[in-house]
Amino acid sequence: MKKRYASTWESLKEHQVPQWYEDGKFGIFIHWGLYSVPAFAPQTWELGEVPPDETWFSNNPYAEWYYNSIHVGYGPSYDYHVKKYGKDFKYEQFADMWKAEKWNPAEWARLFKKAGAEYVVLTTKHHDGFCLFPSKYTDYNASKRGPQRDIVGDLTDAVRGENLRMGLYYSGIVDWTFADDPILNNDDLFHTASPTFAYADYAYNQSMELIDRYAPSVFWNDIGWPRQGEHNLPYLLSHYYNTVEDGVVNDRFNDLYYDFTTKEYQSGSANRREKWEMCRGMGLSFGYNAMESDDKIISIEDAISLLVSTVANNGNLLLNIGPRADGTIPEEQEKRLLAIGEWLGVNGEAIYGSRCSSRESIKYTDQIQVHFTERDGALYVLIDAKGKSQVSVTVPGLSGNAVPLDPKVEADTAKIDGGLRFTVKNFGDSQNVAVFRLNRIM
Ligand SMILES: C[C@@H]1N[C@H](CNC(=O)Cc2c[nH]c3ccccc23)[C@@H](O)[C@H](O)[C@@H]1O
Repeated sequence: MKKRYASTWESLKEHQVPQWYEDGKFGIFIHWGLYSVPAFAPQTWELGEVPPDETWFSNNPYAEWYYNSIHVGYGPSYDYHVKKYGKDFKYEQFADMWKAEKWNPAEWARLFKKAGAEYVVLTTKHHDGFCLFPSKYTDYNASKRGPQRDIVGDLTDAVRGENLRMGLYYSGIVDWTFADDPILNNDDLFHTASPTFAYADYAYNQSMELIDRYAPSVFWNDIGWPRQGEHNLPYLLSHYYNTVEDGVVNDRFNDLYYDFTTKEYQSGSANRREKWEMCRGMGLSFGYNAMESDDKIISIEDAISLLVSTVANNGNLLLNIGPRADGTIPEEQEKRLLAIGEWLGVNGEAIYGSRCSSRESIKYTDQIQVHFTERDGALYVLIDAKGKSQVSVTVPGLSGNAVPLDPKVEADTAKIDGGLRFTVKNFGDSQNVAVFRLNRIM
């Protein structure tokens, strides 16, 4: 019997994180929109590395922030815009330049499958207010302008065609078509953005149409929910769960409710007793930044290390791609997705469907860490030795027969000092993370 949720916080709090989200571990975030046309941002910092003040917002590395970055009237993006498009060129003009002429959603979905992702989250409306779906509430959308198609619907169909789950991102509290005072600090971002009741209703109505049209498995709201619309949330979220029984929502609804908490680069905190999700771009941006070449984005080893350390601590990794305006995915981004998929092809049994172990991760040095996951009565030992070709570590309190999952990993184990000593001589195809299965949990 399907549970019915009432539009009360008490009823919503009965919702459990569904097994697919606990098991899925790895998702692909996609930031695609008008900002993908200029595709420019300075490469400055990771979010959380510097305070979210004027320095951050006038040198914003997020290419999807291009509208605000040129709107502040100074800084690298403003200079770039004036030089390339001219001072009088309006951001809205990108709406007729974005053609997505080479876009093949089925190709994207095949790549995400090969990457070993279990879910996908696509921007439906970012802070610039441009909608990638045929919204009834604005003509500033991709079925009326630019691509002239239902981007959200076409990708949803392709992703589901590969048996992956489709999630939708919505910029709840910030929409620069309603309020576009230049944002130069977090107060502007969280509190004064889009202050009207009219906008709160707009956000509520668009969220309802997204739920009713696409039944997304993830409703990923960003930054916050319009304060004037907080009273709408119990109804919106109960409607969501009554429409999508195994749906999940994140923690960006003004700290009122969540299924999972979020980290973004260095921002946010994670507590391994709760389900959480780490999101980041491959470089410093979510939207495509044409300046971010192969050497400027996360290495394959670091991406795999991030996935392993996130999963071992009860998190999912939502790794972002920023496609080009024409619908192609930059080769350097595709390369990383395929490498993660290969690693998961060999070591996935320690990841998918696993749960974090009572054993906490052990940090031997900055380069050498050991993580643990458990699944079906087996304990997995994931030895991450960044940049090393060989490594020896003793894990205390372990005993039993440890078998590497990758047949090409050359390693042996010995019982010493009440622990198990792992000596890895060759990491095989597993980049810098060798995974062992112990059939008895000690
Ligand atoms: C996925 C990225 N999210 C950014 C907004 N992020 C934040 O406001 C920072 C943040 C980190 N953890 C949070 C928890 C609650 C609310 C905001 C955040 C957006 O500004 C970026 O453009 C991109 O879409």
